[in-house]
Amino acid sequence: MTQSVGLVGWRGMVGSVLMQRMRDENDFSLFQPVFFSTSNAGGKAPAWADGAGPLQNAYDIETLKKLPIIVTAQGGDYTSEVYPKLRAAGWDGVWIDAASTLRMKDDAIIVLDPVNRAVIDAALQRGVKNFVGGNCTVSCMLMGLAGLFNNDLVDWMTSMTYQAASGGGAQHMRELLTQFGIINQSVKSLLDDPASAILEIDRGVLQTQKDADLPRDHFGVPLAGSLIPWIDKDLGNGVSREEWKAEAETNKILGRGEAFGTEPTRIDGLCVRIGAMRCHSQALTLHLKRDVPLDEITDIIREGSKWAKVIPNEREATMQGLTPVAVTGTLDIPVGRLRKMSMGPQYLSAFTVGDQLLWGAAEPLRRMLRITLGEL
Ligand SMILES: NC(=O)C1=CN([C@@H]2O[C@H](COP(=O)(O)OP(=O)(O)OC[C@H]3O[C@@H](n4cnc5c(N)ncnc54)[C@H](OP(=O)(O)O)[C@@H]3O)[C@@H](O)[C@H]2O)C=CC1
Ligand SMILES: N[C@@H](CC(=O)OP(=O)(O)O)C(=O)O
Repeated sequence: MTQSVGLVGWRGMVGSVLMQRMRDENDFSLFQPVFFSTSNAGGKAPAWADGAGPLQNAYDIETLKKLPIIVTAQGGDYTSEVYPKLRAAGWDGVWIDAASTLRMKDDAIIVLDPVNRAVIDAALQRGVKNFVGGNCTVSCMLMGLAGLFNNDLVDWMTSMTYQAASGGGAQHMRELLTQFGIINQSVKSLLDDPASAILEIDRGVLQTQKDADLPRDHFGVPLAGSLIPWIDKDLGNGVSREEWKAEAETNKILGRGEAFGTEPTRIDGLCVRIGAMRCHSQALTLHLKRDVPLDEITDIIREGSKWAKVIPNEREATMQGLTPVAVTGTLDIPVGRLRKMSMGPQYLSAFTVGDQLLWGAAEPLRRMLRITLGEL
């Protein structure tokens, strides 16, 4: 008999991408889905889910308790509210979650199986029941550089990120596009006139960006035609929570660091929001443990995962293959701009791009569900 799997958050942005990937990969043939809702219990399951019953109440612990596996992309507030009650009620099932809430707990594993399958398998053997997707920049970076980390070549790394609007959620994407539209409209007549002065257009753009009426409820400031060098909470020590995740989560994913009785790999950097839609990009500086020739580095990265694609460090190849537009909607993680830096042969420069809704959010969860079902 096929197992039942509870699906919470399936219609949100991450959830929709997850559902699409699961349909693409025929995952629904492996289990009986039970769809939940926080807002529409009793409503209809999605039309594409043949034979699924009505939506169940996502806050009803007794109903949730009956399921051996629950996958949620509903968000951190939901996890904080429901997960402790469910465990307190004696639920012993597998909890697979996109939210960051439980990520750093001792009884949770951060899942990215092409990189840390051994860590996941060991946890399953120990009876661990909580599996959480990693932060999007961390997961996308590791999917590109798995070869270098797993060959223990990285001494330390800095990551300067260029993060897309989607990282904030659907409303942030809408706000970005609204801002672009309003700014464009504000200078449209000047733009349409080839004789108009560019500095006049520039003045008009700035005036609109600074206009208090420009929608900014979600980002807090204009993002269109600008950037925001702060993502997530202020930890009070000059570090943003997004920046803190890089070292903490990378080491946890790889099974390294104090919790594992080993030295953590030092990773630090600056996280910046830019006006891209759903791909996060990162400029990386790596200090390698030894001087490895560039052609070997290229092979190691290529062999690190089947999704890592090395882009030749040339202008045209970079412009065509190493951009958010080239990568959006694909599982490819291109890694390019690979070169030794002027500081010395152990200093490696790299640039990588990843769809933050795929490897950054939905795909590790989809694969963890398959692993739980014994199908991967
Ligand atoms: N956004 C991202 O880039 C990433 C997000 N995550 C995590 O995933 C979780 C969910 O994020 P995200 O998918 O962006 O959240 P969304 O806001 O898109 O969806 C969350 C929930 O909002 C409800 N909802 C209300 N109105 C709508 C609507 N018009 N359309 C769709 N859903 C609606 C749905 O719940 P219901 O059906 O019950 O009403 C839905 O499941 C968060 O914990 C986040 O941290 C993880 C990695 C990346
Ligand atoms: N904070 C990320 C998105 C995200 O949801 O991250 P996390 O899952 O670590 O909270 C961003 O804004 O780009």
